[in-house]
Amino acid sequence: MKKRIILSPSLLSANFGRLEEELFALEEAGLKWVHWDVMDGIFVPNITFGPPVIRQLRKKSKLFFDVHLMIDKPERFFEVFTDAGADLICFHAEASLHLERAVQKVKDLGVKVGVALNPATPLCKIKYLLPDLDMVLLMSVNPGFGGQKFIPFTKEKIKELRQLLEEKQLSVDIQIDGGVSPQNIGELASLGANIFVSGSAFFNFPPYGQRYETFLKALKDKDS
Ligand SMILES: O=C(CO)[C@H](O)[C@H](O)COP(=O)(O)O
Repeated sequence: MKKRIILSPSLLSANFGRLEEELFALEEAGLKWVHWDVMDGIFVPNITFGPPVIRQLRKKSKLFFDVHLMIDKPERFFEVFTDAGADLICFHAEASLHLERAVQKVKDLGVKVGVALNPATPLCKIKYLLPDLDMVLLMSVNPGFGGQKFIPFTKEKIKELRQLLEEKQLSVDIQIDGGVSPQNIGELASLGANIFVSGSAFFNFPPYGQRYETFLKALKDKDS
């Protein structure tokens, strides 16, 4: 099954003082998605932004808002993030006690739903939920900070998850997040990932149009 390929730049590495301009620059560069890393200082040892920031910027941008909730008991906030303008809500399996109920809650709000797994969390945690999901986010670093090194064993998880999805004939996106760059994106795509989050390896190399081309070229080169 041929999967769509998407690059979703992580705003964690953008300039927080110029988010409106950053979103505009991404659109100008041809990007379609943007990744919002929402952190609460409890589930992860860092704090970023919340619904009011997303709500304001929703008015300024047509990008697909890919919202990654790194927060404890995320179900408390699904409604407010949807209302603020999230197109997709992805939350952590480790942070939610009643995972199936939480997935249904997002679906009932009418947006796409994803479940994220930390590097050490096994795939069996979400195996039975796969038919209900739009996306699985595999963390390839421990969440909380940008610019960390890719954890190699997570490649095995991509491969196993793609195999499982093929066996079950399910069209679920696999997003990989953490340490993704033009150096490894081709290999990650070959293993079965199709949505790529990149923070430092994207935002630290302006102009964004050229950087996007570099990522796309790396993906193309793996096919030749
Ligand atoms: O979820 C995240 C951190 O928790 C970030 O999206 C991720 O780390 C991206 O940053 P980089 O590409 O610099 O590794």
